Amino acid sequence: MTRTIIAIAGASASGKSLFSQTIYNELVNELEPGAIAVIEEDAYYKDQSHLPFDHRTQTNYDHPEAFEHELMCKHLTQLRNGKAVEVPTYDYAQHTRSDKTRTVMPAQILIVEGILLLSDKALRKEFDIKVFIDTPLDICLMRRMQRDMEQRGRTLQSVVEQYQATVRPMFYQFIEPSKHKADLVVTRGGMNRVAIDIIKSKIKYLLQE
Ligand SMILES: Nc1ncnc2c1ncn2[C@@H]1O[C@H](COP(=O)(O)OP(=O)(O)O)[C@@H](O)[C@H]1O
Ligand SMILES: O=c1ccn([C@@H]2O[C@H](COP(=O)(O)O)[C@@H](O)[C@H]2O)c(=O)[nH]1
Repeated sequence: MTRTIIAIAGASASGKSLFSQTIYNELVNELEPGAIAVIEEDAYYKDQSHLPFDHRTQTNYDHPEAFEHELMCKHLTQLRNGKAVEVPTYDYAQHTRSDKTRTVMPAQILIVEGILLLSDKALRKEFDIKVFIDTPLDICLMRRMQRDMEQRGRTLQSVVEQYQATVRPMFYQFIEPSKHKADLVVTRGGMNRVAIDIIKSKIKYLLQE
């Protein structure tokens, strides 16, 4: 059986999750059970439970070193080879992994979304289709402020300080240059109906092959 792994990369709050989830939600009931699955790169942030909370707030979460990409690569290889994996789960409010894992079965179509997927050479090799969500950074910042305060237990001050210290500089160092590794660059992210339909059509075509 041929399996296809699709990477959806882009800045934080660019719309990667919305784009991925829209494709997943619109296809999941049309396809055979278990044909499609989604994995988030954020699940592979390193475990920091050994560090005091104050230290965890100082981590640069936008640098490749913050992730356990080796484990992610290993899981993607296992899924491609038809094996189920236990994906970690991440608690943004506590800045560390939670105790639980999530079992992901080897789907024929696997969508992977995250900020640094295309900047890592080893990870890039795992992807058959590479998409970059290209949203202006000021729009990402506005969305991130709202989302992080509502859903990730953050204050306005902490979002702004982190944005200046790491999020913005790491975007220009790692994420923006990785755009050129993409097969498709998508504007308007999760609201780009044409781009969503193109990926959906490609998925349906691959499943018919
Ligand atoms: N095109 C869009 N227009 C308006 N809001 C959007 C759009 N794309 C995403 N959002 C909203 O912005 C926030 C961040 O989007 P999300 O998909 O979680 O970003 P990412 O996964 O890239 O961090 C969410 O609240 C989401 O609903
Ligand atoms: O403990 C953490 C872990 C991550 N972050 C921030 O999350 C984004 C990546 O997630 P998106 O869903 O793509 O926005 C990254 O920019 C990190 O800065 C965090 O703040 N705290």
